[in-house]
Amino acid sequence: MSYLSTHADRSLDFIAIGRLCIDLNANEINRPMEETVTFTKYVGGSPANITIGMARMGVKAGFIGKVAGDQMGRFIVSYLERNQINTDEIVTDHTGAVTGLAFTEIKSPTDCSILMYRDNVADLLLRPEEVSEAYIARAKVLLISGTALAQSPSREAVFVALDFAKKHGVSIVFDLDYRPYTWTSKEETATYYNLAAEKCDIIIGTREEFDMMEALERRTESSDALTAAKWFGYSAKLVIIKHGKAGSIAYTHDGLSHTAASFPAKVVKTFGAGDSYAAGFLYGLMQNWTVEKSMEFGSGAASIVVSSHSCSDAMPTASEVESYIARCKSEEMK
Ligand SMILES: Nc1ncnc2c1ncn2[C@@H]1O[C@H](COP(=O)(O)OP(=O)(O)O)[C@@H](O)[C@H]1O
Ligand SMILES: O=C(O)C[C@@H](O)[C@H](O)C(=O)COP(=O)(O)O
Repeated sequence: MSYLSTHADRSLDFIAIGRLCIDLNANEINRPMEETVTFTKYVGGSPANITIGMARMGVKAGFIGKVAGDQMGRFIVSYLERNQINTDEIVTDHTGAVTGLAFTEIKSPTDCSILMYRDNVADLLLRPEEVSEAYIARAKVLLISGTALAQSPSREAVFVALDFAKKHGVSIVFDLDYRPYTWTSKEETATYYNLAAEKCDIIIGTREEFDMMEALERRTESSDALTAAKWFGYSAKLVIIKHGKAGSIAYTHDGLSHTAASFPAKVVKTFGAGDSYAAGFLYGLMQNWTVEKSMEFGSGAASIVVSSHSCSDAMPTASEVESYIARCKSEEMK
C-alpha cells in the first residue's frame, strides 16, 4: 500500500507551503533566556525545517512561501538553495513586513521554550494569487502546516493550494504545528484546522494538537483511536499521533495501528523533534517502506536533532539516520 502518490512524471517529490523564519537558539544554555547573551541564527519554521530535512535525505523538494525583503529573507532563500531546495515560488515581500523570529530558551534538556516574534511577518502575507497551480501540479506531495492558517491572506493561500493539490492528484500531508501565540481563539483555530484536515491524506500531530482540534466537539471520551477514526471519515489514509519521548502511534484506514518507540538521545533541546520526525517518516513512505519502518526512521532522525543545538542545520542525511539506528540497535543487544 502506497500512502503517497507515486506519479513518476513529477519533477518534484515534495513541496511545502508556509512559514520561513529564523531560529535564534541561545548559546548560553541551561539557564533562563534573561541570562542569555548570545544566540546562533538558523533557518527555522516547521515547514521549512521539514523541507530541509527531506532535501538532506535526497528528496527533490520545493517551497511556496513569502520572505521579508531584507537580509533575513535573503539569508533564508540562499540557505534553501544551498540545500538543493527549489525556491522558484518563494515570493519577496516589499511592504516592510519582517521575518518571524523564534528565540529558543534552553533551561535544561527537558525544559525548553520558544519565544516567538510573529507581528507583521512576511510568511502570513502570502496571497492566494501567489500560489502557482502549475508548481503544485509538478509535485507528488504537498505539506501544509497549521500556523499558515492563522491569518489572511496566508489562510486563503493554503486552501487554494489544497484545491490545486486535490485537482492534480498530489498527496496532502498536514503537519498540525499548533503555535498558540499566532491565534486569537481556540474556536477559530479548531474551525480552520478541521476544515483543512478534511482534505488531507496524512495528518501528523501531537496529542495536544489533536485535543485542540476536538475542543469544539465536547467529546465525552478521547483516545488516539477515536481521533484517528474521525479522519478516516474524510480523506485521511494515515493519522500519526506523536507522544514525545514516549514515541508515536499511527493508525491506517484499514483499521490497523502501528507504534514506534523513541531512540536514546543525549538531549540538548526538545525542539526539532517533530519536524525531523516528519521528515524521516515521510522520506520512509516515499521509499515505499512500511509504516512501522518509516516511523522508526522518523524517530531516529528526531533523536539526532534533539541531541543537537539547531533544528534545520542538524537535519541528518538518510545514511546518518540509518547508521544511528543501527548503532542504537547494536548497543541494545549488548
Ligand atoms: N526526548 C526525546 N528523545 C528521543 N526522541 C524524542 C524525544 N522527544 C521526542 N522524540 C521523538 O520525536 C517524535 C516527535 O516528538 P514530539 O515531541 O512528540 O513532537 P513535537 O516536537 O512536534 O512536539 C517522538 O515521537 C519521538 O520519536
Ligand atoms: O516552527 C517554528 O517557527 C520554530 C522552529 O523553527 C523551531 O525549530 C521549532 O520549534 C521546531 O520545533 P518542533 O515543532 O518541536 O520540531
